[in-house]
Amino acid sequence: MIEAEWWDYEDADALAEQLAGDIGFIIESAIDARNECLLVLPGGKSPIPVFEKLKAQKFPWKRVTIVPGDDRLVDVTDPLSNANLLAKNFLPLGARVLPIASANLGVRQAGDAADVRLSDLKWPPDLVWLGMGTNGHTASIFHGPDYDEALSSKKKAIGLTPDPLPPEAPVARVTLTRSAILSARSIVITIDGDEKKRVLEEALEQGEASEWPIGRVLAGAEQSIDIHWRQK
Ligand SMILES: O=C1O[C@H](COP(=O)(O)O)[C@@H](O)[C@H](O)[C@H]1O
Repeated sequence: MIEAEWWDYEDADALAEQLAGDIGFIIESAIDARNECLLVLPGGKSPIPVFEKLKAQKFPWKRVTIVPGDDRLVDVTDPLSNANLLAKNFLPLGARVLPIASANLGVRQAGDAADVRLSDLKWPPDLVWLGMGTNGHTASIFHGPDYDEALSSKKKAIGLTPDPLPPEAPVARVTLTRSAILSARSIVITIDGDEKKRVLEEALEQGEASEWPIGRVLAGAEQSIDIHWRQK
């Protein structure tokens, strides 16, 4: 059984208010302790209300580096690009937003390039914030030919082709590996709706034996995990 603390909300606004405050605390503590902060943030649609609240807070954003925890192998100008979403939100504040996807490379090379970029950063991240799909994927750790490597590799990132390809973004990916995720100083997960709640509860219960990728990823986590869930 993976230990985690659940925080439940009735709507997206309440979740966003609380989580933006928590992330603000992480940013301030990191800057106080190390004069810089490294955040690994998710893409997709659900983080957007939290980004809005976070952007409204005053920090020395120039000391904050933000990388996507996964990205789709598309051009950074493509609406599917997680780096695009992060850049639109946080570059205007002065934060450093570092893309990890290389659309012009094959999957393996793109993974190697992402790993090199992440290895240039001062590791570990102060926060890895994860989303989750209804199929239990987190970051871009999906079932498919690269699943075992994502779970066992000591690299920070790899390239991965989901099988089946997810209909909302049917493209190959780069993703942080399980070991990179578990190296974070803190881990936060955001999900919405009853279906994702059921999947995540089951995955946490099953851990290493889970069919759900997020169960395999979080098995062995030693840091506290906060799960923020809201109704849909
Ligand atoms: O493909 C992805 O989906 C997950 C979940 O997105 P959500 O909008 O359903 O929360 C996301 O965490 C990941 O970064 C993204 O690439």
